[in-house]
Amino acid sequence: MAVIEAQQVTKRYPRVTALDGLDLTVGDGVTGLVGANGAGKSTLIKILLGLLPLTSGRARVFGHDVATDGATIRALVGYMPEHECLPADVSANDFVVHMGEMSGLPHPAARERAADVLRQVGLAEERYRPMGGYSTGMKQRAKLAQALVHDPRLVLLDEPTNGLDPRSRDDMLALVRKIGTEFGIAVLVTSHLLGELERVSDHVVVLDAGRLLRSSATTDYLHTTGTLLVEVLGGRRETEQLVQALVGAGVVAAVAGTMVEVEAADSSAHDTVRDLTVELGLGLVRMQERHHHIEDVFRDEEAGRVQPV
Ligand SMILES: Nc1ncnc2c1ncn2[C@@H]1O[C@H](COP(=O)(O)OP(=O)(O)OP(=O)(O)O)[C@@H](O)[C@H]1O
Repeated sequence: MAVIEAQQVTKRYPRVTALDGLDLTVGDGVTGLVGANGAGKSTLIKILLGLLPLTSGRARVFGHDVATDGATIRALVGYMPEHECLPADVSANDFVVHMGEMSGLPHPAARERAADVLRQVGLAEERYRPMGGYSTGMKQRAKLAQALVHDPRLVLLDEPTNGLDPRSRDDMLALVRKIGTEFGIAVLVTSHLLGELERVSDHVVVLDAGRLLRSSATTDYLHTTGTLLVEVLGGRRETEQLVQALVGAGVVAAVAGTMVEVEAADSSAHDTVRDLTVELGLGLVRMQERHHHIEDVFRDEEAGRVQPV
């Protein structure tokens, strides 16, 4: 059974259509939901939690209909909201225990789970301090802990890296990955930064103005391009020398900055590059396949060069 299934989901606010006929299937593992500000990510999350009514269409989470089974869904799903929502004068411990009890755990079990999840997110030592004094990174961790306290099967994480410095961002992304792999909880994580989701997601969904632009395994975005990038010792003269020799051997090649870009339909291009660098007495520094990054795909699609799925 799919974790999330959405069919023709449309959500209209009085002035704007936030989601427009969205079809989507999300499975286990970590799924990244990417889109610019206003693309409809938070709206989709609130619909999936049964907190916001759909205008039309249908969505199910673990087979439960969001329109009628919101409470059942929320018992199975953890939610980390985007915006600051923590009471300043309450400790992370008291807050997470309270959230556990709100989800139906008896007090002793809620206390035990709170201690576990706060340790898992790296807030073991600071958990008795009021959250008003926390850094942004600590607040994000406290929000994450409350999403995990009731042992959900799926967590919806809305922009968990928002406002974090590079180091805290890396730590948060590592935690997100760990939740999806070691803890075995399905994760839907949003971001407007494509690069960071590429690092932690098994699958990436791209939303653009409420429409599905693309939904693919992360590895599909990172497919090789049939282009080799070659670097040789020296400078411009050596690079041009290699390009000339390659073109002379019938290979399509061009200078690209400090590298040589070589069209490589099959593995024979590798051999030609290797043989020619030896022949010319050039030092081969590296030869690698060029990969697409999600940014490239997104740019291509924006430019209309790739048809949206
Ligand atoms: N309660 C609301 N009433 C009216 N319009 C809304 C409401 N909530 C969101 N919108 C609008 O719907 C569109 C999608 O918003 P949404 O918050 O879902 O996008 P998002 O991708 O999560 O972006 P962000 O990262 O900025 O939150 C935006 O144009 C937004 O202004």
